[in-house]
Amino acid sequence: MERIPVLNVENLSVSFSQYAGVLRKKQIEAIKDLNVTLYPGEIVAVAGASGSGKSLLAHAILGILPYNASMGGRISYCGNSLTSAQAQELRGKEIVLVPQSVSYLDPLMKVGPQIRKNAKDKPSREKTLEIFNRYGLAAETENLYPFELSGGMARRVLISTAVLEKPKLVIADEPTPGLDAAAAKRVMEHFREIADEGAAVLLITHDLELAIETADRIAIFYAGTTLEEVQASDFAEGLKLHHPYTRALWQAMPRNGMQVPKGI
Ligand SMILES: Nc1ncnc2c1ncn2[C@@H]1O[C@H](COP(=O)(O)OP(=O)(O)OP(=O)(O)O)[C@@H](O)[C@H]1O
Ligand code: NI
Repeated sequence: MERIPVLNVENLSVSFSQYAGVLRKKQIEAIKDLNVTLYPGEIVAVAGASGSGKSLLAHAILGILPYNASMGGRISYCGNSLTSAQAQELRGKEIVLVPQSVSYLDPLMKVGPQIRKNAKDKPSREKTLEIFNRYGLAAETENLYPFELSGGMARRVLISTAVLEKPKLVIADEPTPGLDAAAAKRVMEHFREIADEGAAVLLITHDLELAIETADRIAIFYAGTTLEEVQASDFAEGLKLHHPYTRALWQAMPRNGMQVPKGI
């Protein structure tokens, strides 16, 4: 039997029209010919420099690109093509986003109702407490407004919001800044559990160590496209890295002496 990917992104391109001068518009291609596939049970990390198009990929999948963006290529979800309307319909249910910025929390809504999407039933409340417990948040966090949270707490609330229900596809855009190593590890373990239950996780991160420890495969982004994709274990050992940029990333990791080659 052929395995059907949870997510298949083929030849994705995203470009922006911007004014160059007063009357002339020009197109800037932020993502071009990008491919990535996620099978059930897999965690795929996307690593790459700032501005390489990682968040745009997440937003393209979720159908929430900025108004001045146009998109080409194909995105399919569980074997069917995914339109932005469908993505928005599934968002928060089957497809969840852990956004990069904590500013995605609703500032006017207390944490508890926000996590439960206003559900008031007992099982939802119990689930909230369970997830708080898992992420080391006190039960009283329920009654706080986002402005009353520390950065690390807000980050944990964002993650809790995304994974409270059983999603099929988790897109986590830099989920760990502000978390200490133990908390980050707990989040990664949770992602692994979610994947073990059959979901797919797209983990966007700057942190290559974290990607190696957590992911099955690592896709390296550069200037809006995938330079190469390697098994996490091959990356850890510096094996099968073809592209000079990928090799440079590997060498720059603390475990490999942090040598940054000239010209990178
Ligand atoms: N609304 C927009 N209009 C024009 N260009 C944009 C817009 N949004 C993003 N871009 C450009 O697209 C490119 C990719 O941005 P993106 O946010 O995906 O990067 P990223 O890899 O997530 O970076 P970071 O690691 O800093 O989060 C950047 O060069 C950015 O300037
Ligand atoms: Ni980003």
